[in-house]
Amino acid sequence: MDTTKAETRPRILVLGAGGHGKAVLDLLLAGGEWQPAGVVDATPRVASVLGIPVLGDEARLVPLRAAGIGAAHPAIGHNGHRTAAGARLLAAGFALPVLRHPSCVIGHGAALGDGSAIFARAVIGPEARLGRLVLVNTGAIVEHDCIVEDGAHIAPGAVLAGGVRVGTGALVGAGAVIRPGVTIGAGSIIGAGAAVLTDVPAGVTVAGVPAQPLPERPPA
Ligand SMILES: CC(=O)SCCNC(=O)CCNC(=O)[C@H](O)C(C)(C)COP(=O)(O)OP(=O)(O)OC[C@H]1O[C@@H](n2cnc3c(N)ncnc32)[C@H](O)[C@@H]1OP(=O)(O)O
Repeated sequence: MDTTKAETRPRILVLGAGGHGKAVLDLLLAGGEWQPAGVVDATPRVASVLGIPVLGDEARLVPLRAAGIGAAHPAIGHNGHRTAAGARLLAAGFALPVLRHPSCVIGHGAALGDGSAIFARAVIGPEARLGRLVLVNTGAIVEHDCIVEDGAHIAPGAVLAGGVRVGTGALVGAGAVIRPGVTIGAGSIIGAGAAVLTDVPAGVTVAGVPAQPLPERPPA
């Protein structure tokens, strides 16, 4: 990485010192627009992540904003928790920029919502539209004209073919493939490796090839 460039880039705070926080820091350390200033965690358990210091718990948010850090990112994999953390960062006065790994590809006319993160080798096709706080994880493909609504997560290696719509807070699991034009309902979970051929209603979990709802389990 060009360390001269690192000194001039604007600083960004990362909220979350877990596994997804590590992935976000790796994205930032690969270069690009933002310089990681530090990490804050709800319950800090480590002193640093990838060499970036953990500065304390969320009580530090307002002082760090006052100290001149203007941007932050909620680095939390769980969709609901990430959305809630994004709201806390906005309330503390931080901007939530889009994070792009230098190796990702963004197609012409694609629109990316605030706080979204596009990881290494992910591809966003032309005129795809992503809402706020969307994750397009390592090597995932969101093809042309897809719509991915707020807080959804397209996991590593998943493929949304052209014109797919993914609802708010849904998870498309690692390596899943969604047929062109299919709609995934809000809050639904697509199992790792699934092939989704037909629309999935809101709030259900499907898995397998072709994807089917998981059988109901008796209450524990
Ligand atoms: C960087 C990152 O890591 S990002 C993280 C991305 N996350 C993912 O990709 C995770 C996606 N999640 C999954 O695939 C999960 O297995 C889920 C959500 C589909 C199911 O999870 P759970 O509800 O905990 O189900 P559980 O593991 O108990 O399995 C229930 C049954 O479904 C089957 N099953 C679970 N997942 C799958 C799957 N992906 N494909 C096919 N069958 C599956 C199990 O074999 C089991 O079958 P059985 O009852 O005949 O034994």
